[in-house]
Amino acid sequence: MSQHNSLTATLARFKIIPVIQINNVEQAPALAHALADNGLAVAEVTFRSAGAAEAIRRMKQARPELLLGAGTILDGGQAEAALAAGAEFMVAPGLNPRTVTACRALGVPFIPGINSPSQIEQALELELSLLKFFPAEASGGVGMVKALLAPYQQISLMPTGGLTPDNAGDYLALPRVPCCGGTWLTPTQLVDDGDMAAIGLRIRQAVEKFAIRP
Ligand SMILES: O=C(O)C(=O)C[C@H](O)[C@H](O)COP(=O)(O)O
Repeated sequence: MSQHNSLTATLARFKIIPVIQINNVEQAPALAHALADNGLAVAEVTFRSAGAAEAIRRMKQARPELLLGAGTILDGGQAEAALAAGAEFMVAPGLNPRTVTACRALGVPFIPGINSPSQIEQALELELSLLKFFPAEASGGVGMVKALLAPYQQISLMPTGGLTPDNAGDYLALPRVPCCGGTWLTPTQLVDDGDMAAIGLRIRQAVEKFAIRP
């Protein structure tokens, strides 16, 4: 689990992982600058859009210091494309053992989504220790995270889904919640509009509120 341990420590420094859907790859460099210039040099770029791999490539080219993950990774082919583009970790909404195997073969850390004790035990069986708790708010929120962490001392959870500036702090206050994810810093509409001023403001507010000093 050592690959997971070092990724967990790295993500813990950022606390908030912006989840971004990039529909127009032309926006990618400006988005990279908005993240890095405003103090949050990390993102999960979701494979919900066709240009996701190209967007990762362009973001990394614009700001090599960015730590980029790829989200909504549903199979090994997507993981391979994301890795080739420069993604350093993979995230999925659920736990697909075939994707776990594919990512392991590629040597890239994978954070699968879970929202139940049985899924956590499947993840433990596959020697995964950093898991995405998704969809966080709809699955029971902070109370559910506490309940799930209690019997499973080996795991850390990254809550994602329904998080806001108002509830993210409640999750981050829990032990073994190194970070959380969400689209609120980079909503798709603002990304599509290329409104980097609004995105930059949201990022600065989060950096300030959650005292992010990576
Ligand atoms: O695409 C994936 O891999 C996902 O698992 C879904 C996203 O992480 C959530 O859709 C973010 O949720 P919101 O912050 O509530 O918008």
